[in-house]
Amino acid sequence: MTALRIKAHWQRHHFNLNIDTTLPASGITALFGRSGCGKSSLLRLIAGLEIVPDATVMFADHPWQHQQNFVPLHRRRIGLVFQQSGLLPHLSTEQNLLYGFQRVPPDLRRLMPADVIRMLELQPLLRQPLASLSGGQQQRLALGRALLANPQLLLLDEPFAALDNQSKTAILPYIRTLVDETGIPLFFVSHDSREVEKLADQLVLMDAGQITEQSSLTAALANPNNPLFDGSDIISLFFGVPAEKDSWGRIPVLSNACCLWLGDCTAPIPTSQGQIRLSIRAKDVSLALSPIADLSIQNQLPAQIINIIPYRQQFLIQLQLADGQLLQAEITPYAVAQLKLTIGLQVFALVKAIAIR
Ligand SMILES: Nc1ncnc2c1ncn2[C@@H]1O[C@H](COP(=O)(O)OP(=O)(O)OP(=O)(O)O)[C@@H](O)[C@H]1O
Repeated sequence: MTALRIKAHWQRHHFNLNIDTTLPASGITALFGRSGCGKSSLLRLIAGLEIVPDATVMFADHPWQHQQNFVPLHRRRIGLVFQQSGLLPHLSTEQNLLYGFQRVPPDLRRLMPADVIRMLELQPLLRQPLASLSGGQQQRLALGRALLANPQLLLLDEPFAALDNQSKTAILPYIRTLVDETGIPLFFVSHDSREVEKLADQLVLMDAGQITEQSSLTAALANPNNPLFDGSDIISLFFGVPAEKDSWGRIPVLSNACCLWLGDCTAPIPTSQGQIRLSIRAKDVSLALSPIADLSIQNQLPAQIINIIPYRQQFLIQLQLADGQLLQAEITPYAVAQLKLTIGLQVFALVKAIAIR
């Protein structure tokens, strides 16, 4: 697997960046942490926008920075999108989009302008002067420009911060598809845990200039104290392949022995192999000791309790579904005592179809 090796000890005024790590460069990796913890500095170091003395940055077997060797940004083949679009005001909208593409030798072009224009719905923008585009529209254009420059790595620094919810919802699935189809690894900085949950495969947590944790997103979500959950609900992700709607409009999402019924499936984020990821709040999962007839809740999934964690005033019950995936239920102490819940017990997890996002 391609890896990104980074070693840097850098003091800048009152800020210390201390990184010595190897990150898997595949799929989508989120850099997450408090404001000022160094996410952008790390991204800029990877890009070569910050010249940090004595740092090492290796992408696959390319030494981008090592000892006296320093490869400048334009030779690293990195697609960059920052909070500010960085578009060139003296060029037209279309010229901006094609800026990097025209410099890529034809045999190295992996994405064509028509693909990117369709993916990001840029066609209506191309007829407008650059100055008339909104901040969100400029970001979409900047993303298209980065993709067309044939990058081997995409680095996005809070790329969706300027987008309204509707535009964000429209773009996220395309980013997922694009990464899966092209295999270009993507790192993005985000403050938005929802965005991370929807998009990331791996999570890198930063605090005070250091990486405090790096793991798969699934592993990170199994820790209720993960900073991703600060101020928001505990969730689990369920990965499965959607099948045909039934005559009631319900959509089954299948994963080996498990089937989860959705009441609605408005904007699923596709993942590789036609999978979608579903988000289920722990608060929306109830437990029963046996299947219940005459119940409006349509999902009754057999599961085994693998962990019981005190969480705030409640308990977080971690369950293993028949296909091995983790599902979490937030339950009152009263219910835990009433049902005599213990690790190893077989239960049924009840999930309302309309509570699944
Ligand atoms: N040009 C600069 N000169 C001096 N210090 C800087 C400069 N840019 C950033 N810093 C400091 O470096 C630290 C890390 O900044 P950085 O932008 O990497 O954090 P961040 O986690 O990306 O923050 P945010 O989420 O708010 O964008 C901060 O304490 C910041 O004040």
